Amino acid sequence: MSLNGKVALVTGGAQGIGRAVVQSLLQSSAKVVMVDLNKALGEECKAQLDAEFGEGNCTFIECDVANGDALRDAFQSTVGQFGRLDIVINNAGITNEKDWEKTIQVNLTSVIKGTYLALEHMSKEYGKQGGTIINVSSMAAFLHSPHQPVYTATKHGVIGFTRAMADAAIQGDYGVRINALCPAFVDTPLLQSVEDEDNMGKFVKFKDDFKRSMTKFGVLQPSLIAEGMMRLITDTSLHGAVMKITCSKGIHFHTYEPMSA
Ligand SMILES: NC(=O)C1=CN([C@@H]2O[C@H](COP(=O)(O)OP(=O)(O)OC[C@H]3O[C@@H](n4cnc5c(N)ncnc54)[C@H](O)[C@@H]3O)[C@@H](O)[C@H]2O)C=CC1
Ligand SMILES: CC/C=C\C[C@H](O)/C=C/C=C\C=C\C=C\C(=O)[C@@H](O)C/C=C\CCC(=O)O
Repeated sequence: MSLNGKVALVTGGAQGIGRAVVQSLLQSSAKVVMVDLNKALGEECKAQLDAEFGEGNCTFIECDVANGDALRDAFQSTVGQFGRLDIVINNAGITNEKDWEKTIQVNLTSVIKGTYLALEHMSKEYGKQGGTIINVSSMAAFLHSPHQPVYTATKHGVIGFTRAMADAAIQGDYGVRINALCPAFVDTPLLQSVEDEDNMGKFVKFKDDFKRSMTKFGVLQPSLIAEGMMRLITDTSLHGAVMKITCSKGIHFHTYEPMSA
């Protein structure tokens, strides 16, 4: 499906999963803004993508998503440059059990802020044309590990927030679809940080248990996650969905039991 004329903003777009979905979006003829903390990575990524897709199709904005004003400016710059915003992927995330407040700030608070900023630029409640938002959670929300308790909490929070906002979008007639995506282990630099005491603090001693899970459940490639994201973007029937991507079941969806009285 062509996304010609559509504009996407991807946080954490310079590496890993975000880089993979940026590539897929450009392959589908969307314009893409990569928002990332890492200036060197972002500029290198933009140069590569300009060479592959031609200049003028992607932009890199250096921004710490934990800085609300900077994130707001990134959204404004996106609309200023491309004239509209249709797709927002709140993907940036870290795992740091030492600086766990930072983990909450990046993985949850910034996803909430990014969702609200996206609605300011896409929702009919603001007189805009509609759009779609993907918030990135993790299978850690279904299979917790003692290795990363706060990371696990943030990913649970992303799902709860996303499902609640999807209901708000329906009741408020926002015209915006909002979905969550929960990858299992994915072969990116983030996954390598499982070894780092600087990241994992006292919980690093549980890393072998985590690595056994990786061996048991397998490790995915970022390209499959990008495929899942493209499905959430293009399948207009999906709203309030919790997509799970695992080695055993591939791309599938979590089903919630209806609440009984
Ligand atoms: N790699 C994995 O096994 C899994 C990752 N995820 C989630 O997928 C998302 C992407 O993760 P990966 O691609 O694996 O990570 P990664 O570390 O490979 O890439 C993350 C990107 O986000 C950027 N970033 C980090 N903090 C930022 C900040 N404060 N502001 C702006 N940019 C920032 C980094 O510079 C990097 O380019 C995260 O939310 C992560 O929790 C979910 C399940 C599995
Ligand atoms: C330092 C590592 C950082 C992030 C890695 C990632 O975010 C953490 C993932 C944690 C758990 C992954 C679990 C994977 C599970 C599977 O692959 C499933 O096949 C296991 C089977 C059932 C899960 C329960 C369910 O599907 O509801």
